[in-house]
Amino acid sequence: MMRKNEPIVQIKNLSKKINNKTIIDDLSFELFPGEVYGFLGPNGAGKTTTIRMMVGLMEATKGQVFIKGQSIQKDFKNAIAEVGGIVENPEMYKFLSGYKNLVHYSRMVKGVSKERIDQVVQLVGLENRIHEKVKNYSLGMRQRLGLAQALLHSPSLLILDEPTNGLDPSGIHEIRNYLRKIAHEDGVSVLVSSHLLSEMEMMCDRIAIIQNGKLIDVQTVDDFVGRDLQVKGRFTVVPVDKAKTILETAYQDKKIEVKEDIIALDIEKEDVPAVVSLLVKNDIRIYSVQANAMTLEEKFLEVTGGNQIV
Ligand SMILES: Nc1ncnc2c1ncn2[C@@H]1O[C@H](COP(=O)(O)OP(=O)(O)OP(=O)(O)O)[C@@H](O)[C@H]1O
Repeated sequence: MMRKNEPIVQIKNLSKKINNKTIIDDLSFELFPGEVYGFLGPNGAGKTTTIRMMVGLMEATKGQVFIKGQSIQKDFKNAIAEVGGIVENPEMYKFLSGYKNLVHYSRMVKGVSKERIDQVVQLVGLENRIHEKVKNYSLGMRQRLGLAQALLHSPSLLILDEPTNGLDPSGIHEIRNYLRKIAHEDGVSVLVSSHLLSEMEMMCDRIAIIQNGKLIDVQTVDDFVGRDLQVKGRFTVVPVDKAKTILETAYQDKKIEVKEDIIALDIEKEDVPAVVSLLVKNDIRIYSVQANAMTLEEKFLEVTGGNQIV
């Protein structure tokens, strides 16, 4: 049995140079069983390149990738046996049913039973449609079939590059739920890449931010957002100029923004009542108060210096 705190994936000082240009710069990170790990970064940051090196589709210039302790470079066969992935679009036979596609694929993989096929079909919620031809599937259903295929050999690690690309909101919602279920109930580690912040926030347990080939931050989503602590306080006030002066004096280290009659500042949630009473004491009329947790997007902009978000 694998101990809970033993990593499934260990990336050690991974680098990639192409034509003397450093594309991936000394990346190190770990993935643990049962977590959904998000690889977040703007277009061109190096997410796909890293994933391609992780699954042996591209050679690393330096560094190592271990899957369950086995090196992708030195012990490829054993290491890759632990990986399921949809890195490039999965090949499906459109004129066969979803089920026949899985049966066909299972013949190429060692030790996949009929029961396992039924199990993965159920896991991705395709049991009612699995005997229909793939050509009649929606994009979301095809994605789920791809997921079923990737899960057939019971991998310890599932890698999905931009898994929700092209899906509508309900498709995104479904995939997100399946991935969380696979990770949290079956203990699979899931690595997903995306440039969509809001999506990562809902899907992942931990997020690594990559920019220009470098890992600039890794945090749990809760810590990242500081869900319970940091809020964006928005106060609709009259007169707004006077309120601004008062708050600027009281909160000199905070960024204070004004838009029409709304004044906004990033503060601790616990400070909101103090701001309200300070304004009231100074005869400022307050028409509304909002204190929303900072979104990952706001946080991400803060961390990356606010550029290059798609
Ligand atoms: N074979 C290659 N030759 C030269 N440059 C490459 C090659 N592959 C990738 N790059 C460059 O490496 C950088 C990282 O690309 P990569 O596709 O890994 O980024 P990404 O984070 O996956 O972006 P996206 O969200 O657009 O998929 C880019 O600047 C890209 O142009």
